[in-house]
Formats: sequence, structure tokens, C-alpha cells
Amino acid sequence: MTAKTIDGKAVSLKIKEQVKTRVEKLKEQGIVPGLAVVLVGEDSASHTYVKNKKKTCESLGMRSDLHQFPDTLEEAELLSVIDDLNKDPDIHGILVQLPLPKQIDEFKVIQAIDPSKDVDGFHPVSVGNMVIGKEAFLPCTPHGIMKLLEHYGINPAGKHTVVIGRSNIVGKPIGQLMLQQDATVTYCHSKTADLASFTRQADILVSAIGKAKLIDHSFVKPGAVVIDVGMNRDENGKLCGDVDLADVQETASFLTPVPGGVGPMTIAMLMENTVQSAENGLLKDKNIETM
Ligand SMILES: Nc1nc2c(c(=O)[nH]1)N[C@@H](CN(C=O)c1ccc(C(=O)N[C@@H](CCC(=O)O)C(=O)O)cc1)CN2
Ligand SMILES: [Mg+2]
Repeated sequence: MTAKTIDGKAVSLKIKEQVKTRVEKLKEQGIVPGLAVVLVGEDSASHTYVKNKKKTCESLGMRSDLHQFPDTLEEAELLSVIDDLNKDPDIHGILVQLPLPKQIDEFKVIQAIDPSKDVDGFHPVSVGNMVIGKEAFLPCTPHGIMKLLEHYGINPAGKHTVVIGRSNIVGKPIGQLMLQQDATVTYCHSKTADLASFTRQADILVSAIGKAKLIDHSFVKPGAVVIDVGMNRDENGKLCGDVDLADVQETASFLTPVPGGVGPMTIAMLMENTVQSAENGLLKDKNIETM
């Protein structure tokens, strides 16, 4: 068996086209969806992601405001910025790029965002609604993974999904979204003993552990769908995922590459959440109940 490549770039382009159409409809009604992006510090990867988010917003006809601060920013100042953005009627989505510098408590900052503008889906209200299966902004990377599965006709129902990683951004929520689609879910993490004994049971394996090429064919059940959320550098400094693609190619049925798999979906889903937030605002103005 040679695994089929899941093309996240192609699927993300389709989603962005749909978002663009929704933006055009909103603009006809005088609304320009607006995303505020808050960036603190000098992390070069964060700068790249933020630049891409801003560029993508603009290419889809949305407004995007960058609020950039040095890594010495105090927590209270950041909370005050969030407060202003919460009150700004032209801003439909607020995103604080993570990670934040050490002196700032990430949880406090996320909690300060108005849940109706929480397009990252990280606020405890969004997380709670997601877990109980109510309408919520879903976190972009896990939501993007579910969209990829749907696009390729992979139904998680009744399948054993093994997640490696327990971050709030990817690991925990992807397990919850899989559970909602009737998968049987096992969480593994850095302290799991005999990791391969679990991953070899997976029909769908999601790796978000951040270890370059850890997952070779000995971790993979023949025919499994392998989703790689890792972003690492290999021995030559080249971007790679958690999965040794060449080694797993003849064992898996589907594989997401890095780059070009899950990554592009993250930004596409952020765009979708932002346009959704602007649509929700319009419905609220017309007194129609949404989230
Ligand atoms: N506030 C947030 N912070 C962070 C998030 C997030 O969703 N919200 N996720 C990550 C970083 N991230 C977006 O912010 C992100 C990571 C990777 C990609 C991506 O497209 N990756 C490409 C490769 C890019 C490269 O060449 O370097 C790929 O995999 O194809 C997009 C977004 C942490 N912080
Ligand atoms: Mg911190």
C-alpha cells in the first residue's frame, strides 16, 4: 500500500474561496469583517504566522489590524489592549499570538477576550461549549484536521483515534472533536509508557508531540490514517513533522505532509471563524439569536 497524500494546501484554498464569497456578501450590507492580531515579542516563527494571517485576511477582503509590542510588555497593558478591542464594534475577531513572554499569564489574557470575538476558540467559554457539543468557535488546527478528514471521506465514527499530545491548542481539543464524531479516543503524551503499543492500535493517528520524525512504520498500524501536526527541524535544519514520511509511506493509507498538510488549514479556519463572527454580529443587530 502506498499512502495517499492529504493536500491541506488545496483544501485550504477551497475554504478561503468560500470565505471570500461570504465576505463579499457582508460588504454588500456595509460590514467589513475585522480581525485584530496581537503580537508580543520577537519570536520569528510567530512573526511569520502573524504576517501570513494578516496577508490572508487582506486577500479575502477582510480588515486586519496588527497590534505589535516588545517582549517587555506588562500583562496589565496587554489586558487593557484586549479591553479596547472587545469594545471596538469594527473588530469581529481577536487573536493573541501564542506563546506569550514569561511575565504574561496566557490564561488571564485568553480569559479577557470577549467569547463572541474568540476566533481562536481558546476562551474557556468556547472550550466548554465545544466539549458539550454546543455551537462555539472551534480551535483552528483541530477544526482544520476534521475538515481534512471530511474532505477525504474519512469518517471517524467507530474508529480508534490515538492522539499524541495534550496541549490546549491541539491535543486536547482534537480528541474532543473526534469523540463528538463517535471515534474511540486514546490520549498519549510525553509520559506515556510504551507509546508504540498504543499508536499501533490507531485507525487514525494524530501526532502533535513536536519530535522530529519520531513516528516511523513501527508506530503505525497497516492502513492507518496518519495526521502530522508536528513542526520541527530535522538534522539539516529543514522543516519536518513528527512523522518519518518516507518510512511510513508504505504502511499508512493517508498521510498529511509537513509542510502543506495541517498547517495551511489553521489559517483557513481562522478566516472562517472571523467571517462567522461578523455574520453573528449582523444577526444580533437584526435580533436573530445565534451563539
Ligand atoms: N493564537 C494562536 N497561536 C498559535 C496558534 C494558533 O492557532 N493561534 N497555532 C500555532 C502557530 N500557527 C498559527 O498561529 C501556525 C503554525 C503553522 C502554520 C503553517 O501554515 N505551517 C506551514 C509551514 C510554515 C513554514 O514553512 O514555516 C505548514 O505546515 O505547511 C500556520 C499557523 C502556535 N500559536
Ligand atoms: Mg507565559
